[in-house]
Amino acid sequence: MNGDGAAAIVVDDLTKRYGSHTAVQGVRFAVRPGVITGFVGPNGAGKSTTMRMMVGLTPPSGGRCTVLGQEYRRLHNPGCQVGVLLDASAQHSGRTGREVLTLAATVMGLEARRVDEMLDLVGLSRAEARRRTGAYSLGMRQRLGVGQALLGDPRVLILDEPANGLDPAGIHWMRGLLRDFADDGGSVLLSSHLLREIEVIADELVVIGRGRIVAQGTKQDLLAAEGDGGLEEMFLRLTADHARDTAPKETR
Ligand SMILES: Nc1ncnc2c1ncn2[C@@H]1O[C@H](COP(=O)(O)OP(=O)(O)OP(=O)(O)O)[C@@H](O)[C@H]1O
Repeated sequence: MNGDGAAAIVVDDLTKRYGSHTAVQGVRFAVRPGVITGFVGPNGAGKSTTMRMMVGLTPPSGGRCTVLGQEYRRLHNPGCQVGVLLDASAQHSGRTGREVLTLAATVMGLEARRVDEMLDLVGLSRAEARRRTGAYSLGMRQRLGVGQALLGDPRVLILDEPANGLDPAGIHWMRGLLRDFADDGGSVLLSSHLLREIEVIADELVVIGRGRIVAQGTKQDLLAAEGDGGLEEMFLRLTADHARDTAPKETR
C-alpha cells in the first residue's frame, strides 16, 4: 500500500518514544480513497498513538504523516477536510450534544442547519441533543462524535474505535455509513478491537503489534493467505509475539 501517489493519508516511518519505551516504531502505510482501511492490534500495540500523531496531537519522535498531501496541522480548516474521532468520551461533559455540534460548526464556519442534519444522520433526537453529554451513554457519545467528524463534509475519516459501545443496530448503522462514505470516494482509517466487525467492513488491513506493522494488504489477500481461520486466527498468530506492553501512560 505504500508509495501510492493517490493516497489520502501517507504514514511514513512514524516513530514515538516515551523515554526509553518505544511505543511506535517505523510505521508506514497508506490509506486510499474509496477504501476502508482497518487498523488492528492488541491493547497497547500503538494504534491510538499512531492516530494521535497523524492529527498532530502527539508529536512524533521521527517520521511524518501527511493527510491530503500536508501535515494535518497545516491543513486549512481541517474539519472540512478530515473528520477525526479519537475519544468519544473526551467531550466537555457540561455541554449538550447540540452545543458540541454548534460550537464545532461555528469554528468551521458552517451554517447552523448542518447541526440538525448531523443529528438526523447519527440518530440523536432533538430531546437527546438538549441533554448534557455527561449523561450520554457511550453509544450516544460515539454517535455524537461521528456527527462531529462528518459535520464539515470531509473526504477523509480517522476514527479510533468508533463502534465501541454501539449496540448491534448501531454497529449496523455505522457499517452502512462508512461503506457509503467510502463508496462515494472517501478515505477511511478505522481502528477496532471488534475483529468480526473489521472483517466485515474493511477493504484493507494494517496489523500492528508492539509498535511495529506486522502485516498489511488487502483483506482478501491477507485472509486468502491465512486459510480458513479468518481474521481472528491471523490476528492471534501475527500478534502472538507482540503481547501487550505494560509501560505506564505518563503525560501526553
Ligand atoms: N502518554 C504516554 N506516555 C507514556 N507511554 C504511553 C503514552 N501513551 C501511550 N503510551 C504507551 O504506548 C504504547 C502504545 O499505546 P496506545 O495507546 O497507542 O496503544 P493502542 O494500540 O491504542 O492500545 P488499546 O487498544 O489498548 O487502546 C503502550 O505501551 C502505552 O503504554
